[in-house]
Amino acid sequence: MNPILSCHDIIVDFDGFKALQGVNLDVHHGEIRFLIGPNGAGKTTLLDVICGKTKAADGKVMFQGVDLTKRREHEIVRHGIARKFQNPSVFTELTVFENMELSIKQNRNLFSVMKAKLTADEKDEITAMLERTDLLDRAYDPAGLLSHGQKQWLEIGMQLLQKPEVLLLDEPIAGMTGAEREKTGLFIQEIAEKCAVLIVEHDMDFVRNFAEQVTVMHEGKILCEGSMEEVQQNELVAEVYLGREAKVC
Ligand SMILES: Nc1ncnc2c1ncn2[C@@H]1O[C@H](COP(=O)(O)OP(=O)(O)OP(=O)(O)O)[C@@H](O)[C@H]1O
Repeated sequence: MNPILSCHDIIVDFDGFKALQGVNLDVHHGEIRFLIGPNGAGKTTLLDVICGKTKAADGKVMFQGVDLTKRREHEIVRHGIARKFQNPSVFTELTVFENMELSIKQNRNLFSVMKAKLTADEKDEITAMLERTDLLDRAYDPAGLLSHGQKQWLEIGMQLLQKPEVLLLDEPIAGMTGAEREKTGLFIQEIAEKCAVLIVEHDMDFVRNFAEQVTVMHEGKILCEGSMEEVQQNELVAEVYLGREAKVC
């Protein structure tokens, strides 16, 4: 099966410091792919390049025949790549429903955003998303009153309303309770039925429970790829994690 997203020889240069040094990564439709590695390995920088936040000095990110490195952030979103950053950035004064409404209206042009009301189909879509994110009973509460985990689910729901083909998540379970982590993992599995999910994560229990494929990064390069069991047995991986805060075992 051809990959839906392919990074080819990505180099990122921050004033002479090469944060990415020729990264190659393929992500397939319906895949849950975890990116792990010690602090500073380049994981977030790779997500930043894919979504257009950071420009690569060299290399290509190919998605459905389009080189995303030539596109701006908002164009990349329109092509079908959604990015959820680490901290929730919902509009806390607006209700949960209104947050979702804003997200669904981003699919329209500016004139219709200002003029039009939600269509019946759009209302149904929001209601379905409120159910998927388990926020139906909070629909008319200000988003600021939600728990941290619920804010994260709201924001993921808002991204999904854009109907992405690839969802990028940066440490989605940071700050969540154990129950919220489990629920998030199950939600990600459900999302992956229709959309590839690429996740930067440090929590090895979570990776072990929900990873299909794991890519290990170190010092701006891909160190190895495989199932969690395979990467755990890799000596190089054990070496780069040795003596560091996060252990892959
Ligand atoms: N805008 C920037 N300017 C200069 N250096 C940067 C910039 N952004 C990131 N870096 C550096 O690039 C390297 C990779 O950073 P990145 O955040 O991608 O790592 P990471 O693997 O996501 O780490 P962590 O797990 O700690 O979040 C780090 O050494 C970081 O200090």
